[in-house]
Parts: sequence; structure tokens; C-alpha cells
Amino acid sequence: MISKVGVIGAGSMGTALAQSISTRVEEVILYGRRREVVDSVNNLRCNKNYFPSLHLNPNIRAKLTSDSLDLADCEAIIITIPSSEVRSAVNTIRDELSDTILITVAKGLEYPSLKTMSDVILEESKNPNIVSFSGPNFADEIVYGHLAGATIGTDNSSLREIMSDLFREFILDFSDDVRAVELCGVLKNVYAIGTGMWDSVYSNYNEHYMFLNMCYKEMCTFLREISRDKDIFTKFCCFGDFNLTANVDKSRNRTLGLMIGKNIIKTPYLDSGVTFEGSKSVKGIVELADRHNIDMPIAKFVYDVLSGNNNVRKTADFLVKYESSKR
Ligand SMILES: NC(=O)C1=CN([C@@H]2O[C@H](COP(=O)(O)OP(=O)(O)OC[C@H]3O[C@@H](n4cnc5c(N)ncnc54)[C@H](O)[C@@H]3O)[C@@H](O)[C@H]2O)C=CC1
Ligand SMILES: O=C(CO)COP(=O)(O)O
Repeated sequence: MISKVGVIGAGSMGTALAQSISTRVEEVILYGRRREVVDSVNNLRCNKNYFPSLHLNPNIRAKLTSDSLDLADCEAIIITIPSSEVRSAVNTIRDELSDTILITVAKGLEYPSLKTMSDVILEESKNPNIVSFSGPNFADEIVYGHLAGATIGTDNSSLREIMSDLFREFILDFSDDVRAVELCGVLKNVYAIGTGMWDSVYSNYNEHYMFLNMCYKEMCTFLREISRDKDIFTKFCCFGDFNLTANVDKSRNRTLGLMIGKNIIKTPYLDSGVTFEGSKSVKGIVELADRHNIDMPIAKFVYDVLSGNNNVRKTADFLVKYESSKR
């Protein structure tokens, strides 16, 4: 159904999705900021900064975001850059976005607006054809064509059909609450950091799964308040992605929590250049929770430790006492 797709962001997820959908469409343009990445895609047929040993399919071409983009030719555009960059990136190209489908993959919340990326994209582009794509998806597995599940957020049935065709490499489920799908991705990053912190202090399986359960309960309490989709809890974007990111050491967010807990990284945590989405979103999640009067001690734990206001051991002990006091 779709023949040409633009992917903004030639990092891990951008390259992975470009490779995945290239089997379904005639042409994929991968838009990158760095000349060396664009040159390696076009001349060596690989993205040497992210997946140096992967041969990219021949219908993937790369372009510099600073050049003329010709985005108007693309029937769909997938936005795969860190959330903190989305507003300015979309603003720069807003005149070319009026007729396309915009797919957001970024798992972050804007601060201090507390807007999800679909809100940000709508505000900047004025184009309502926005779909959220989220699930338990490590880019380094997608890029090699391994099976994966994802949730498509859209309330438009024809977009649903188009997405089913475009992402045929995935097992999909659907939600008509675009924002809830995105918030699942934001929340699971926060709890992945928290679980990493917790696991740096408590190392038994019982302790790990007790905490994991507490995190999921807190995440569900938040979603129950915010989500129009009452079945969101069993979808890929929620249960699957929460588990993947909190449990698997390949997750950057979980690794950040582990490294802080083991004193490899000092707090207050300052931006390192690595895409640790949860560290940027946690303050917004804590404020959203306050706004809706939702008790979220674990999100506060993560925020307190990252901002240097408390250490992992003390805060983990506080959480145990807090949970016990609810009896
Ligand atoms: N890597 C993964 O397994 C997954 C990542 N995501 C989400 O996708 C988003 C991107 O993550 P990754 O690809 O992993 O990050 P990454 O750090 O691997 O790549 C991000 C890329 O975006 C580029 N970039 C930044 N600002 C840009 C701009 N204004 N214009 C063009 N390019 C720009 C950077 O140069 C970098 O190449 C994040 O929100 C992440 O949570 C979602 C699912 C899985
Ligand atoms: O979103 C992801 C998997 O679904 C990637 O997680 P990290 O950003 O923690 O690596």
C-alpha cells in the first residue's frame, strides 16, 4: 500500500526499522545528521556507527537532514530520534509533512509541557495522521529480522490497515489511545531504571520479582487513571515492554540504574549523550502523577536518586518500609 517511507534518525532504531520495512516497500530514505553515517549507508551498504556488520537492503538510501529532504514524496515518515529532539526536528520540516502519515517511536515525555511525542508532533506539524508504535523491541534484534511484537496506537481504521501492511514483520496489537501507548513506553523506562537500582542492592530472585510486581502495579495504577484503553495492560506496549526493559541487561535504562546503584555513575546524573530516555522523563511522570493525585513512590525513588537527593540503598529501604506500612 505504501511505496516510499522516510525514517528520521539514523541511529539504532531508525536503522532497524528501515531494514525491517524495506522488505515491504519500494524505497526507504534514512535521514541522518552525521555525514559519516549517511556515506557509510550509501557507499558501504551498512550503518558503520551502529550495525557495522549488517548489510542493508539495496532499497535503503540515506540523506543528510541538513540537505533538501524531499519528504513530501514519502507516504509515511517514522520518527526515531530521542524525544528531546522531536519538537525542533519536526518544526524544521513542518512544511513538508501535511499529507504524510507520521509514526512516532520515541519513548519519552517533553518537559515541562508533560506532552507525549504525538502531542508535540501534532502541535508542530498540524497533521493529525499520527500513529504511535511501541513494544518490546530491541533494535539490534529487529535489524536481523527476528520476530517481535508491537502495539500500534491509532483511532483511525484505515491507518490501522496501512500499519498492518507496513509492519508485517511484526506481530501487532492495536489501541485507539495513541497517548496511552506512548505513556507505556515512557513509564517502562522509568521502572527499568528503578529495577536496575533495586537489583544493585537486592540480588535474590524473590526480591527482584517482588519489586518488579510493585513497579507493574504502580504503572497500572497510573494507566488506569490516564488510559481510555481498558485493555492496555495486556498489550505489547505495556506488559511486554515493561518486562523486557526491566529484566534484560541489554536495556540502556536498566543499565543506567545498575550503574548508579553500583556507583559506576555518580549522581546527580547529568546527560551523557547516550539515549537514556527514562532519566529525562521521570520528572515529568512524577509531576503528572501529582497532578492526577496518584501515589507513585517508585517513580519518586528513581527521580530522587537521579537528581542526587537520595542514594539507592536508603531509598530502597524506605520503599520496603513504605510498602509494609500499608498493611
Ligand atoms: N534502540 C531501541 O532498541 C529502541 C529505541 N526506541 C526509541 O527510539 C528513540 C531513538 O532511540 P535509538 O534509536 O535507540 O537512539 P540512538 O541513540 O541509537 O539514535 C538516535 C539517533 O538520532 C539522531 N538524531 C538526534 N537528533 C536528531 C535530529 N534532530 N535529526 C536527525 N537525527 C537526529 C542521533 O544522531 C542518533 O543517530 C528513543 O526514544 C528510544 O526510546 C524505541 C524502541 C526500541
Ligand atoms: O525501548 C526499548 C526496548 O523496547 C529499548 O530500551 P532501552 O532504551 O532501555 O535500551
